[in-house]
Amino acid sequence: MSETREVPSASEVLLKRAAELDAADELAARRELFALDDDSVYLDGNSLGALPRHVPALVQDVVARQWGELRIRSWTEGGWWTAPERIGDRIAPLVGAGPGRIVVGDSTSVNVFKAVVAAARLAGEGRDELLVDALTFPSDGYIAESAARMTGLRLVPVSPADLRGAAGPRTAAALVNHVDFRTGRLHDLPGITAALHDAGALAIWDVCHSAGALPVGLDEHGVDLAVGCTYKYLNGGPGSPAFLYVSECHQAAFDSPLPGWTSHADPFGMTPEYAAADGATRGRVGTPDILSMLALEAALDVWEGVSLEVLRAKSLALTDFFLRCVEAYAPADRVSSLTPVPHAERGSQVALRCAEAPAVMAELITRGVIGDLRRPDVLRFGFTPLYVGFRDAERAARVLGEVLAKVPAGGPADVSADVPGPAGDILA
Ligand SMILES: Cc1ncc(COP(=O)(O)O)c(C=O)c1O
Ligand SMILES: Nc1c(O)cccc1C(=O)C[C@H](N)C(=O)O
Repeated sequence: MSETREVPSASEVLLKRAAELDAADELAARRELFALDDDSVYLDGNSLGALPRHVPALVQDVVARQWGELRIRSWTEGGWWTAPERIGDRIAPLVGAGPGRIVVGDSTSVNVFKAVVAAARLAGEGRDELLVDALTFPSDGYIAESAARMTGLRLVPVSPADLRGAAGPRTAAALVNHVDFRTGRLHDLPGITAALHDAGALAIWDVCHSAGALPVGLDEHGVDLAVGCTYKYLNGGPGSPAFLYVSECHQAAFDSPLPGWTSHADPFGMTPEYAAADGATRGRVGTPDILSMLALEAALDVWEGVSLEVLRAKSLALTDFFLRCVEAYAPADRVSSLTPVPHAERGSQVALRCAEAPAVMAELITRGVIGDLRRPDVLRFGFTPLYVGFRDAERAARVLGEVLAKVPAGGPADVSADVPGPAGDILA
């Protein structure tokens, strides 16, 4: 008599595979370093990274002892004054930069302004055109437009796919996003940078969505200037300061459009004439935001001993596995992936197009799957390799399937009235 064997269901197969992948995950133990609970799946680290557990105690020390007791002495004895360069040197290996090339401070938007105007000033005679990634994060586009107007450059939006052939003898620089914030597409930083250089133009990269998510290689690929934020994959906290990278070859000529006193060679000389400090310090403006900055410095401890190659391999395995689970659980006519399949073109997030995305994301969040929405129809799921596991990916896709079964196709797409206040705006 032949034995009848039960065919395992798709969810049994995927759960088993998720458990195997979690068991083999070298980074799995890092999750314990973060304040996360098992009731929800946090897939919004590409917007706001999770809190490393040890940071509150450090912030408490900064406030109570360094500010409360040492007061003004902390600027020198506590190392507050040199924090922007010191923390820049902590971020540097995560984006492939040598020491002295990164300064931390201000928002990414402000650093975009510094970088674009500085690039215009570095560019050769007769170069009056600024290329900008046509799909850029809006803030970069707004600021590039204003900076171009101020410096007499002509702004030319170019799709990243066409950037290689777009630079010519009149191109001063191009401002490009390493990873597209909406689709998660990874752009070819080495190839585009080389093409810009061949045309005699400078490459300015926004690495907000790649810093802490994958190897960037700023020095190796000859990037001229770069900006990035620290509150996503670097887990620096809400509004933590951004960073500016100035390659070694441009440091001596870098001419900041915001030459505040803390970028002066002798800030306490308080002279009326400006004399720029050496190195990345030129990118400083005013008094550093110490509370946020030192929270970020502590948050960077979670990177101790992490290999970026291992991080990247896990990130790709996670997004591959999530896409496989979505295929199994979600009807193909309801969601389609905007995130490229080839690994060379993928960052660390998955974006799914879904006609009812606002209603679906609101319901996912209610059920503990925290992603976000980019209107009108994009569901975004960020995979932070330091704390997201394969069972999280399986669960998120399974709940997505359940939600799609509940939210009718063609039904009301917008449930924003059900999502209260500004948090609704931000999440949905
Ligand atoms: C790619 C990119 N560039 C720039 C920004 C703006 O950063 P900030 O709010 O620090 O100015 C963001 C996110 O907000 C972003 O995702
Ligand atoms: N910085 C943010 C914030 O203060 C509130 C909500 C979202 C953000 C973001 O970072 C958005 C993000 N840059 C994006 O990729 O869409």
